[in-house]
Amino acid sequence: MSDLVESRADSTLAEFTADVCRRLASGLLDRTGDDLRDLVAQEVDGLRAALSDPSFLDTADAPSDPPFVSPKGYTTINTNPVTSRRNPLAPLVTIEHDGDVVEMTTTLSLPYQGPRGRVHGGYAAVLLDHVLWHAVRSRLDSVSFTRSLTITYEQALPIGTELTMTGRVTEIDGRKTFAAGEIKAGDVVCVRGEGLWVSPRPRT
Ligand SMILES: CCCCCCCCCCCCCCCC(=O)SCCNC(=O)CCNC(=O)[C@H](O)C(C)(C)COP(=O)(O)OP(=O)(O)OC[C@H]1O[C@@H](n2cnc3c(N)ncnc32)[C@H](O)[C@@H]1OP(=O)(O)O
Repeated sequence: MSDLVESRADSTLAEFTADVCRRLASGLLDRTGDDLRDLVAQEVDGLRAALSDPSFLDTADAPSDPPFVSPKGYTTINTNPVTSRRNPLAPLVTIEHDGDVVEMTTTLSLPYQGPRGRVHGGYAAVLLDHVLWHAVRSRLDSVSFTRSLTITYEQALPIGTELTMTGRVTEIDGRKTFAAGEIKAGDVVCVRGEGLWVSPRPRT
């Protein structure tokens, strides 16, 4: 186990604060006037309570992304805009590996909206890039970077509905790894993606 760089209470406070930011980001887009004021006041009260009385967060989930010291000695904070619980830009996601298949679930709210009621196409690409990268990572010993990613939008991807992203490797050819996957809402495949991940050339 790596060394943690802050107390469990501070990691819990950080993730609680990120959750407050997530709720405010949504609230700013679906509330106005007094409704919005009520939400802001409630969240500010919660933050004040959490700061002044650490036991306020005793029933919160265990921190899922506490900063740690890497084996090379660097303080590492998970900044990822898809999976970090501590990054308010990231929605709440689950990720599971089942053999060669990686599955991720999330439900997106208004900050991710493009056309009314639909997820912004660029964010759909972010989700697919992420799940496919995980599928590739699980098959390689080395790091790799997205070289190309082709997205096909088959159907509207709905806001406010649980989405399932699935990714799998289709071919490995030296430094090149090809992967493909899709995003479903219920049983409907809404978005497909396929791409190439390349590991950097070994240093000579
Ligand atoms: C440690 C624990 C971790 C766990 C904790 C997680 C934390 C971490 C989370 C990170 C989560 C990230 C999730 C998303 C993944 C990103 O977001 S990655 C970021 C976005 N991508 C980038 O920044 C990549 C930018 N590009 C590059 O750096 C360089 O192009 C690359 C990828 C290193 C490749 O460079 P290169 O080696 O010079 O490439 P090149 O020789 O031109 O091409 C390599 C081969 O691919 C072929 N090729 C190139 N393009 C194509 C194409 N379109 N079709 C077919 N073949 C092609 C070439 O012909 C060549 O083939 P060979 O001649 O070798 O047979």
